[in-house]
Amino acid sequence: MNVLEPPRSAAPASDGAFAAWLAGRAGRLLLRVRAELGHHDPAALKRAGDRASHQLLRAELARHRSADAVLSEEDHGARQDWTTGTAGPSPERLGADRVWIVDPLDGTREFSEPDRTDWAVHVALWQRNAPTEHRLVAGAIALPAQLRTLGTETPPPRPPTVSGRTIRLAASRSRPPAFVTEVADEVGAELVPMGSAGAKIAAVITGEVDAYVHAGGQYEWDSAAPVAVATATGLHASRIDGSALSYNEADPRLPDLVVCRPELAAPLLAALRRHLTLVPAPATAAG
Ligand SMILES: Nc1ncnc2c1ncn2[C@@H]1O[C@H](COP(=O)(O)O)[C@@H](OP(=O)(O)O)[C@H]1O
Ligand SMILES: [Mg+2]
Repeated sequence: MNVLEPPRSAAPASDGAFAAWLAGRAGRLLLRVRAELGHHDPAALKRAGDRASHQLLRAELARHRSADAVLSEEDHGARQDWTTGTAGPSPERLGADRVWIVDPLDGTREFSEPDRTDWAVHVALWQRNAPTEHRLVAGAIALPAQLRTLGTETPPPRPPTVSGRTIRLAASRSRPPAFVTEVADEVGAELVPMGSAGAKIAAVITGEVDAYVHAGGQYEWDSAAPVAVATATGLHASRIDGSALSYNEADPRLPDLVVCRPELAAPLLAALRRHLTLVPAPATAAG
């Protein structure tokens, strides 16, 4: 053994490698929780998985990145909208320069169902001075039941351009957007129902599907890490109206997004615009 090598469990120094290391560790813990508890009580399994992964992520972030703030789905009050100023003191993350945005278990429903592999652990780093609009500078998606982790440290190559075959469009298997069938028809795509935002975006990154569309509700932790990896791979990621995804906002809701191969962005966004429910503009005062 090379004595200069760090022990296998040592946390990596670079943020990208650390994100992958951390997501992988939480993923292995989730596999153990699933194996130990089994699937006879899905609600208990979901609770145990969420809690175990959250505690591991929080503890390791406190140990190895103690100066940084954290936003985790499982934090008390994480869903709180702080824009109104009526909710008490605003969270530390809003003034921080570096914020880890984590989803300890994305695709909780699928985690609790036997034999499903579409669930994930998300670890992303948001940095105030980052040059991109989303400001995500590192991230990893662990897919423990698929035995793989995708990360920004070594982003996978972009899969070959779609040609001569039907486009595959992933959408939530349990909460697909109302308009997704029409949009798929319009761009000539076949719908692929799947759980977990991370698993769906990972499938776009690896080329198993060509696009993922979601609308109707989600939070920053559902997409931060997958979007970090997708954009590091050269894929398109935006809101469904084409505007930029923005993270570490006072209101953590980020209800819709599209992630796709770059050549599909224009036709998909055009079809999405046609199907967006238009909110009537407020009436202007007469005179
Ligand atoms: N309408 C909605 N409102 C809030 N969260 C939603 C949502 N639709 C999907 N999500 C969240 O997005 C993630 C992926 O969903 P889906 O599997 O349906 O594609 C899930 O995260 P969690 O499993 O972390 O809760 C799910 O809770
Ligand atoms: Mg989630």
